[in-house]
Amino acid sequence: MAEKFGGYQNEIYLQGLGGTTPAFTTDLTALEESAAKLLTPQALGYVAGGAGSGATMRANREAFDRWKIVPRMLTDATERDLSVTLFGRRLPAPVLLAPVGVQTIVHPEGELATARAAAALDVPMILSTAAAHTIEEVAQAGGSGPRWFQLYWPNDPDVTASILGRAREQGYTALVVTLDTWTLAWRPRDLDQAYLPFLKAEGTAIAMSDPAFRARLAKTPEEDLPTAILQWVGMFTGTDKSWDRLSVLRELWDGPILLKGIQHVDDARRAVDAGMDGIVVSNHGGRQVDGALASLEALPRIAQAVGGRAEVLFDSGVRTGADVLKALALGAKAVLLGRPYVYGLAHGGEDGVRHVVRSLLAELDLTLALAGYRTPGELSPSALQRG
Ligand SMILES: Cc1cc2nc3c(=O)[nH]c(=O)nc-3n(C[C@H](O)[C@H](O)[C@H](O)COP(=O)(O)O)c2cc1C
Ligand SMILES: CCCCC(=O)C(=O)O
Repeated sequence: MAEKFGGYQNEIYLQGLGGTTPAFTTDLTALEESAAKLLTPQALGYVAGGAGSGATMRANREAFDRWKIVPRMLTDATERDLSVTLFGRRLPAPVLLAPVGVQTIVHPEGELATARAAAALDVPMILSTAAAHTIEEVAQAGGSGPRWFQLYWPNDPDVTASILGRAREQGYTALVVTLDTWTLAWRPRDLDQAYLPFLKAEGTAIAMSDPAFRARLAKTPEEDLPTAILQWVGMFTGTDKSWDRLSVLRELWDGPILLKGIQHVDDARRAVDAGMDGIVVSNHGGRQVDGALASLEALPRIAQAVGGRAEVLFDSGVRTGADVLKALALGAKAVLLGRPYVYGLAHGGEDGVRHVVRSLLAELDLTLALAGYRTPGELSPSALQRG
């Protein structure tokens, strides 16, 4: 049965926002501003910041503003069904939670709260390799909810095999391999505060709990954490990876594999040629290449080039239901929500994440209806106009 996401609107009008959800805004574009009052300057700078001048981060939003929805009338969109099927599993809506590392910097329960919120809504959470909780802890918190795993690809095959084995064992179904962060960009907000959460224990929980990684250390993390952290960072940064080596991942992972960080149409084609099951069109929320193309501008060509041969997912700049509609119309099968749910987590832990995701899905549902569509599958570029 199709979930009635728009019902959250009535719930709020009848019960107010103070009921089961923490009382904060339903305007997801205003979340950063209110989260700024809750977070430490370091955590805020890390989450909200981008690479260099912030040009790509701004471009991501400007691109959404350039595309306009052209609503259709009298189409009978009273009954909507937002569900999509990805890799054989029906999702209630075309939205997943993007991999975001070190979530304990915004809320003590971090990824555990996010996992519970995601599971309650049946929305897949993509767990980051740089999480503050282990693969096993997050799986337990998420119960039977859908979960995917994001890999920062270690250059040690045994460690890679061990981490992926743990993820499979714990019921993570799809693997998202992030390619755009093999070294960290110049990030002035973090540099100015000399703050990088990965250089502390937070953000290395998965590595430090990994037997194959621990076997590589001269001293255990309990004896010498700083050295262990540096060894881990050195393991997943660097360029010994190549298109050819994707076959190694294929051998280690028997489920779907998606490459995240694809922006060039030729790379999208290469991903398909390499036998990948999907791609995430993403510029990492403008956190890596300053001056890069808006992710939304990369989407239509890529969707056209690979559509049908691999699943095309999208992220970077999604803030509203209308944004989701636009990305779907331009060829994405589903989108990843990033910073907004992290701000939800900051506001109210599990309830905060739930409120943000429910708000997004309600807004998507109502916007889809008012634009004249019943399902994501009915959308095409003709739903939009540039203006
Ligand atoms: C604080 C923060 C941490 C992130 N950590 C990861 C990560 O560990 N792995 C990853 O693939 N992407 C990571 N990302 C990128 C997101 O998955 C996603 O691509 C990005 O947030 C999309 O941009 P948006 O949040 O502006 O919509 C991170 C993003 C933020 C904001
Ligand atoms: C090595 C960086 C991991 C976290 C991340 O992806 C980000 O801060 O954007």
